Amino acid sequence: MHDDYWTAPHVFNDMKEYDYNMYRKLQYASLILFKGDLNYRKLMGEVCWNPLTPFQKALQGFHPAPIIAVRTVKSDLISGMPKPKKSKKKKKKKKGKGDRLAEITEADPKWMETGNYGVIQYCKKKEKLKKAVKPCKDFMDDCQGYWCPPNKEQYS
Ligand SMILES: O=P(O)(O)OC[C@@]1(O)O[C@H](CO)[C@@H](O)[C@@H]1O
Repeated sequence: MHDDYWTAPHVFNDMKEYDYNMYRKLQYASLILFKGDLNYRKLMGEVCWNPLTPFQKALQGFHPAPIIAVRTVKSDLISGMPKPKKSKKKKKKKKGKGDRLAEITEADPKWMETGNYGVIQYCKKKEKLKKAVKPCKDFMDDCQGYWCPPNKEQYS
């Protein structure tokens, strides 16, 4: 979807405030696929989260539609990382994803900057489309139902 917002200096959880109509248009999507490190940083609000913070929480209310983020990790900011398994019997414990992450971090402390690793993350949360509080400034009466399905509530 073409829009100036993608290249504006705003993180995505600010979209409702700076471009209400853009957020609303995205709410008609079944799924939004974000690609790349820069978009991932904007999804995270450029916040250096504890990496164990759930991906959904790090989106800080940006839920126009379910989201998939596909990202080559190139900057020191991430969320949704798995915890290592806790077990007193270290030798017997089965390794989980969190243990693999701990191994990677130990072997390559700069793993988040090399671009050698990637993540694909999913958040199913979707904010319910509310009755419009402002008219659609992009289409108004000329709406052809191309971007937005013909929808009376847009003009109420
Ligand atoms: O993964 P890719 O497609 O090579 O790069 C994705 C990207 O977001 O990462 C850089 C920021 O780290 C940007 O310059 C670039 O657009």
